[in-house]
Amino acid sequence: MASDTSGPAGATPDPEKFRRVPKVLLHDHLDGGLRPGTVIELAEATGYQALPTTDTAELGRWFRDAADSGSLESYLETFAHTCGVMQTEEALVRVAAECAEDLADDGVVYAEVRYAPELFVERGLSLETVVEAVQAGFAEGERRAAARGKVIRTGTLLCAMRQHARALEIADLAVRYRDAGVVGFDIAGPEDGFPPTRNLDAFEFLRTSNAHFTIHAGEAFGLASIWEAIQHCGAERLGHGVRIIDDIKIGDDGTPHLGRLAAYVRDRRIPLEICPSSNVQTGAAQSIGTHPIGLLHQLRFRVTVNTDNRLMSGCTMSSEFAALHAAFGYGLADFQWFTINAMKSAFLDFDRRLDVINNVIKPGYAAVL
Ligand SMILES: O=c1[nH]cnc2c1ncn2[C@@H]1O[C@H](CO)[C@@H](O)[C@H]1O
Ligand SMILES: [Zn+2]
Repeated sequence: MASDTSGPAGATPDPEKFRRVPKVLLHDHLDGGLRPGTVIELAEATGYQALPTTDTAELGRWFRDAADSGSLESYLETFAHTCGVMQTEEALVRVAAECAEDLADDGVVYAEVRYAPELFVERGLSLETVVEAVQAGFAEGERRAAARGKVIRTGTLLCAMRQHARALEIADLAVRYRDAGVVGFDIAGPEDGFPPTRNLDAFEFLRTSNAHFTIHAGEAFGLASIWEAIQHCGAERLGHGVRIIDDIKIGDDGTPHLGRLAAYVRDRRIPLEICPSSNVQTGAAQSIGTHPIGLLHQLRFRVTVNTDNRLMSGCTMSSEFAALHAAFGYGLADFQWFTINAMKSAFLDFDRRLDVINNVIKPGYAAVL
């Protein structure tokens, strides 16, 4: 599987090589993907005065260094600055438009981008205005990208913050906007101390509304969080889910043995939204080379590759692919597998998923394989 690339495993290949193949992104935070220059310009335009620096390169480095903290809680502190500059409609439109453009330029053909509307109401915007501004921004970004010959489709996931108690309200918002580009729901924020079952009312509402949701679980807390997310809440996908590795034991002869939860996740083909660089920054993995994705891919879990927060990790989909190639020797066949896994797992109509798989992803890889 790992033979068909450009360069030996261990060398760091040019992310450019991975830019031309079609990619699908299921886990990317809108407020974790701003261009550093945009953060600075929006701070100036909106009177936000708490940025650590107003030099673009320095600010990019600051986000990466501050997020490189070894804990999810300190990693999340960096979002005060991105959310701080996203409190006006104009700012939200701009950030969403640039997000769609940046992803399209990186060769992403379908993206689900998530954010928590409740974080953008500090200056009086309503939740509805926030959602409408973000949707307008994505539409604009898709138009601009298409004008340059880059076709991307986007869907939005609305997050509720685990430490606030607004999940039902945000779930209701997601359902109200489901015909306007919102394709699902998620809970984000600190995991330890905030189990997914705190939001059971929201998940029950979503299930009875036939709506889709994923849950951040198995990142900063272990198997109990994953189990609750799937078996009590009914999550269709797992945000990260890497700690499922704790339920896989390697025997003395090297044979992997799956516990009942790991077997369930694999048997039911529950998608894992894996974000390698982010996991190294928050301490969920020691390094890319030792990241559980190696074993999970080998065992054929429904693994997908994602960026999480492009600003905080200084990454793109292409650079995540390049890092995985360097660490595990993955080739284009593996990247096609991750990409089709992701498209199969998208919260988009079945017909449209098939269309992207058959008419975009497969021909795209066939052209370079
Ligand atoms: O990896 C993560 N785990 C949990 N929460 C996260 C992660 N990355 C970002 N956010 C949180 O999600 C909010 C909505 O986009 C962000 O504001 C951030 O607080
Ligand atoms: Zn995330």
